[in-house]
Parts: sequence; structure tokens; C-alpha cells
Amino acid sequence: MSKVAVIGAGSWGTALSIVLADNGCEVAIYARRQEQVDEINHQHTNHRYLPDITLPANIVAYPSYRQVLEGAQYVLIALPTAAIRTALREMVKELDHCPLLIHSSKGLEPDTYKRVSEMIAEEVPESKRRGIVVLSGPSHAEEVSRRSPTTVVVAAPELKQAEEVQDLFINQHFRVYTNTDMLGVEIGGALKNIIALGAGLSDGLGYGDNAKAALMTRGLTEIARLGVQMGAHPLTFAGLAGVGDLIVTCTSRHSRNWRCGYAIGQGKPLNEVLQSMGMVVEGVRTTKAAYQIAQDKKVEMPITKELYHVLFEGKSPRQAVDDLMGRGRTHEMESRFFDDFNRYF
Ligand SMILES: NC(=O)c1ccc[n+]([C@@H]2O[C@H](COP(=O)([O-])OP(=O)(O)OC[C@H]3O[C@@H](n4cnc5c(N)ncnc54)[C@H](O)[C@@H]3O)[C@@H](O)[C@H]2O)c1
Ligand SMILES: O=P(O)(O)OC[C@H](O)CO
Repeated sequence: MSKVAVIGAGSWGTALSIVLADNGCEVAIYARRQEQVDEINHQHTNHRYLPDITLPANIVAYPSYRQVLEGAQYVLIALPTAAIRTALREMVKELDHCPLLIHSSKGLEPDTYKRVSEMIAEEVPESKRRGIVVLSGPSHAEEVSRRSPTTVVVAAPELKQAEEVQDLFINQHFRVYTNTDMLGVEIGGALKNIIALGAGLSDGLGYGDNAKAALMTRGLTEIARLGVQMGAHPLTFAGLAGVGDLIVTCTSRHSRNWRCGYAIGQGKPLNEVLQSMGMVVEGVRTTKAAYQIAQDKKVEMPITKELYHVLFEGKSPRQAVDDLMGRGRTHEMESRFFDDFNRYF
């Protein structure tokens, strides 16, 4: 029986713990607050994050990294991206062996704009990690915890390690695919949150399905444009971590990013919205990061740019939509994309 240490007792860490527990793993989950540890261990619930869900008894919570990590063959990181580097620094002090590290967070580090796997590679010495794998795709914790059919993708530069994680998670309700394009999977997962904010904002303004379909389609184009420029495989964005996650996040009532965008579209100030959510909304910081990366790399990302102006410079959302609609004429198919496709095929 494998032991998995799960770092992060929020919605996603808990939902993935249920998948692992269903698969017979011993799951040790790290929670910072003693009352949450007690709730998980004695009531078998995590009410704040997954109301009405009963947790399997083989999920045990601990308030210390040492206890969680002891003997774990796998460490699953399910934290808000902004908390990961600090958490890794604490965790690594207590790590005395060499597990496979899996992360499932969808964002870029504030200020450095690094991917999560890059942070892990910097903070966890090679002697303390067997490899790094990302798990991503269209998957809301609320549905995974109810064992509703879900598909995800796990990616690692070494296919064998992705397959090992596929074996760990796959079951009748949770179908896992593999990919070796870790960069593309991380970029797709992080940047779809920007477009989901935009889709929520459009709905909040009262625009219709045409507007949302436009945002999703052209949003995917700009995600792929940046991703390919950074070195991703173009077809990754046609997969679960690309269009798949974009669909679920832009259309689901569960999405925190969509809900945040919706409230802003309805005229609520960003700070007020974030405070009232009580859960992480990765797309806000990721908008800033992607905007800066696009500027540095001279990649055109019009939706991201307008959203950046709305979120951080007080631009009116309606004006942002008008400016997007009034852009110069362009061809749908970019010759640059054809060049990139030719490089791969
Ligand atoms: N919720 C989902 O449906 C879902 C699905 C796929 C991916 N994700 C991604 O998973 C990541 C985590 O999201 P979530 O939904 O679980 O967030 P959440 O807000 O539900 O929970 C975050 C948890 O992290 C804990 N935490 C914060 N800082 C910490 C620190 N320094 N050390 C230890 N614990 C800390 C919080 O106490 C909380 O328990 C995000 O990147 C998100 O995009 C979420
Ligand atoms: O609720 P969101 O918007 O953070 O999205 C959660 C997942 O990333 C959906 O796949």
C-alpha cells in the first residue's frame, strides 16, 4: 500500500485525497489548524471546503510536516501557488528521503512568474526528490469529491513517471491520461483561469453566449500563442489541460475564477470580491504574471491585456470589451502557428 503525503487541506487537496483513499492508499494530509485536523480525523469531514462530503477513514490529518512526510513514497502539493515556495522551504527541512513529487496547482508564482515545477526544482534538492509530475485538467473539487466522472492529465518529462502517477490516481470515476509536455500542461492550467475571469465578467455584464464563446476560442488562441513561444507543444492546448479545462472553468457554476469575474462584471470592487470568496482565485495574480511575460516576450495577448487593465488599473469592463471588439482586422489562422506546427509534424 502506497503512502501519499498531501500538502494542502483545502478543496483540491481534500478531493484528491478521496481519490487516493478510494484507491487504497494511506493518505496523510497536512493541515495547519488543529481544529481542522480534529474535524478530519474525528468527524471525517472538511466542511469549510467540501460541505456535505464524508471522507474515507484512511485519510488522516496531521499538523506537522514530519508526521505527514514520514515514509511517504509520494508527496502531492495542492496549495495556492502564492503559498508554495514558503511551504516547500518548511517541508524540505523535514524531508529525509526521496519521494516522487506531484503538484496540482494552477498558477504562476507572483513576482518571479515561475511555473510550480520550477519552484519545486529550486527549493527541493535532487537528493530529496525522485522526480516532479504535474496533475491538471478539467476537474472541480466539488465533483471529484462526489465521484462524478472526471478526466485529468498527468505530465512529466519522463513518461514512466507520468505513468506511475497515472496508476496511482486512475479509477472508475477518475480517468487519467499522460503527457510529456509538462510546460504546456502547466501553462494551460494556469492561463485558463484568466479567460475564466473574463468569461465571468462578460456574463456579469449581461453579454450572451456568443461573447463567451468568443472569449473562450480567442482566449485559447492567446494561451497557445504564449505557451508555444515558451516551448510548449501546440497540441497540448487542444487537450485536457487546454481546451478541456477552459470549457469547465468558463462554464461551471463551481468555478471561483468565473464567480470572481461575474461579481466584477456586476460592479463589485476586486478586493471586496476576493475577501468574500474565502478560497483561492488563481486567475487574478496569473493575469498580472501572464501580462508581464507577454510584454517581455512580445507576444500578443489582447484578452489578458484588457483584463489586466480592468483588474489593476481601474478600467471599466464595458470599455475593455469595446476595445477588444474594435481591434484591427486580422486573419483567424496565424502563419506563425503554421510555422510552429511544421516544426512538430
Ligand atoms: N478547487 C478545485 O476545484 C481545484 C481543481 C484543480 C486545481 N485546483 C488548484 O489547486 C490549488 C489549491 O486550490 P484549492 O481549491 O485547494 O484552494 P483552497 O482555497 O480551497 O485551499 C487552499 C488550502 O491551502 C492552505 N494553505 C494556504 N497557504 C498554506 C501554507 N503556506 N501552508 C500550508 N497550507 C496552506 C489553506 O489553509 C487551504 O486549506 C490552486 O492552484 C487551484 O487552482 C483547484
Ligand atoms: O474553481 P476554479 O476557477 O479555481 O477552477 C478549478 C479547476 O481548475 C477547474 O479545472
